[in-house]
Amino acid sequence: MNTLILGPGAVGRLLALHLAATMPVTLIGRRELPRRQTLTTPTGETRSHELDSVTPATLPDGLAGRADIVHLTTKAYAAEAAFEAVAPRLAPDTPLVLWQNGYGVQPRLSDRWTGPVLCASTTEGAYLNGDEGVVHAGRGQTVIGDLAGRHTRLAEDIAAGLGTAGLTTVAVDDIRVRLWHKLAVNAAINPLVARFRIRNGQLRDRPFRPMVEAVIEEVSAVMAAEAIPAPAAGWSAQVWSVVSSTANNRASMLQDVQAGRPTEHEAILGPLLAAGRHHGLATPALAGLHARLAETDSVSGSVARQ
Ligand SMILES: NC(=O)C1=CN([C@@H]2O[C@H](COP(=O)(O)OP(=O)(O)OC[C@H]3O[C@@H](n4cnc5c(N)ncnc54)[C@H](OP(=O)(O)O)[C@@H]3O)[C@@H](O)[C@H]2O)C=CC1
Ligand SMILES: CC(C)(CO)C(=O)C(=O)O
Repeated sequence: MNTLILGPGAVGRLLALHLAATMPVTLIGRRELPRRQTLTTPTGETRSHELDSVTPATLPDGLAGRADIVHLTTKAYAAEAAFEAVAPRLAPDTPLVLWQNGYGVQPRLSDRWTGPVLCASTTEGAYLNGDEGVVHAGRGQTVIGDLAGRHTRLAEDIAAGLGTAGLTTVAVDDIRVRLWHKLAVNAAINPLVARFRIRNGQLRDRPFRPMVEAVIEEVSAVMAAEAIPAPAAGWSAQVWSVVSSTANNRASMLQDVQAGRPTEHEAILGPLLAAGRHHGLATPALAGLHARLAETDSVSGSVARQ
């Protein structure tokens, strides 16, 4: 199973360092990385592997053409450009797995790519340790499936391969709902903590609590209009439960803002705003957060993108 991992960041290297024990893996990034990469496990052990690392320019045509699978692990805003740089050299039936948060690149690439497109949603937690490795901060679970439910067997095979490699993964037939559920929770937490530079748990206090409630109200209305079933406990309980269980976290969007990187606000808030417009729903809280993050990105993100 010849595996290409496009986007050698935290998730990309987490995958690579798990899969490399069972199959040939090549990382494709904007620059080449040191061959020796180290995984620090959640219990603090370290495991190193030699990994091939190339750029689209140095990716051999032969290797691209015989890839059995491509995992696309960039941030959402970078995914399509990254894929376009290698897609013409892949066999047209190469399976593609999208690991992005939010819901934007998933329907677009599912429409455009000629091969099977699977979407993964993960609660694994990882961050980079410089160019040399990745820290697996917390174990989670990954679900995988395709939007049209046409590639169930393939999803099961990929899930089994990831499971054998040590990443608990389940094939599901409702990946669209799973992606929207994660997006809903992210929409209620990430933009506010990024805007106010606070940890997740501080959302429980004034003046933030009513802001979260306002977002949850808009998100609930959009989800109902989109016929996305609410979690068993309801949206409010779901969001507050994640806030409590991640109280001490600096959410990913806050980390991006603090590091001057672009945020994934478009992938998370964009689909909610578009669905709100489509159904004639007012979403002023979501729109305000989106505008604010777009402004932050245009100041700091433009520098980070270069
Ligand atoms: N990290 C985590 O714990 C989790 C992340 N996710 C989601 O997974 C996705 C990836 O996140 P994460 O791994 O943290 O992000 P990172 O920023 O760590 O990694 C993204 C990688 O993509 C690379 N990249 C950007 N543009 C290109 C390109 N054109 N070609 C090739 N590579 C490119 C970046 O390289 P460069 O260094 O050059 O910018 C970087 O190595 C996101 O959607 C995130 O929301 C979901 C759950 C958990
Ligand atoms: C659930 C949450 C908000 C936890 O911090 C997250 O997924 C993130 O940081 O992106």
